Amino acid sequence: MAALAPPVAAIRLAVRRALTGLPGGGPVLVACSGGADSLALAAATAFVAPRSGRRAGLVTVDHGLQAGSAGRAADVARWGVEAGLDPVEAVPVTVAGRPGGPEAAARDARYQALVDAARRHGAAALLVGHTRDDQAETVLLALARGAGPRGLAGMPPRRELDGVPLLRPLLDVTREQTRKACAALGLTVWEDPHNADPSYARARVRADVLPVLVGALGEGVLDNLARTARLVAADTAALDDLASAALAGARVGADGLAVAVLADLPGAVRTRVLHAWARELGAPPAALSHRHVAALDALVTDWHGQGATALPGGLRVARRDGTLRPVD
Ligand SMILES: Nc1ncnc2c1ncn2[C@@H]1O[C@H](COP(=O)(O)OP(=O)(O)OP(=O)(O)O)[C@@H](O)[C@H]1O
Repeated sequence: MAALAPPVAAIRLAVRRALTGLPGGGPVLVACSGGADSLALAAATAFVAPRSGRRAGLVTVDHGLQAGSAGRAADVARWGVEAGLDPVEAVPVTVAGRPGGPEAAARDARYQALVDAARRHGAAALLVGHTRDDQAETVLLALARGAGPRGLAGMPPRRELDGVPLLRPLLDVTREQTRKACAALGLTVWEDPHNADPSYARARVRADVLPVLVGALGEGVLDNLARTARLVAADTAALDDLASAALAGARVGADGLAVAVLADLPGAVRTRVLHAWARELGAPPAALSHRHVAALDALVTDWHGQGATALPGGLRVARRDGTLRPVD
């Protein structure tokens, strides 16, 4: 018997770890573009899941944005069936007419289709193929736009997406390993032209920035960026827990917050409380910026009788009688 190629073994191990202890008896669904990362993930899941008593399926989304995209989706689905995955679906989506730029609109449509498929099949989890390299790119892009800790924490290995557990088993696996695994398994990889399109910031980071960083600072830089994300994620989770307890302690009535309680909190906790509260009031998260939170914070820490603060979603918050409240 031929020896198992080390990248294939490493990816199977990563998937086995991600599936260990996963609650729910439903199948796991791999979101597969046909690119090296998600193809290697799907191949490993097809091997590992049945051996741990679980069914594994595949969903590929056709964004309809490139000539031949339906054929690509059909090819990926056909491979999924041959690999023993079940259920297998190729889902067409409509990207036009969604808010945000083309990249954001495609992501939005894709995740909606993936979550719908996961619900339809009662899936225990949805698996996506982000690698250590994607994480390093995410952290660099976050640094470059001046993101706070939430952005620097990068992508979590596990989170809930509209009630569906979303897992990223390959965050410690490199892109080189996924490519080598696909080659070792004889899989034909689809090259997404967007990945090489310099009009996308991520593609420029991938093609131009990271190679320069690695050339100047050494290979370790990619692991180090990913480690920074893990460290910041742990601190952020702890601060989020403190903030959620502080939010409960600051409540006044159904929709108010006591200024005196807020004023006693450390700034890092208070701004999280205000952010969480603004979301609870109905401010759309994507539109809620640090400037909005700073304006809310000023009602507590820089109070000089200023008027109501406007938040996205047409909300207004005012300070009255020592309490922050939404007003008309
Ligand atoms: N068209 C698609 N259909 C299903 N899942 C997708 C699709 N595009 C992306 N995904 C999922 O989202 C993950 C991240 O996609 P993205 O395009 O950001 O990264 P990538 O590194 O190019 O991944 P890949 O090499 O798998 O295409 C993929 O690994 C895959 O799990």
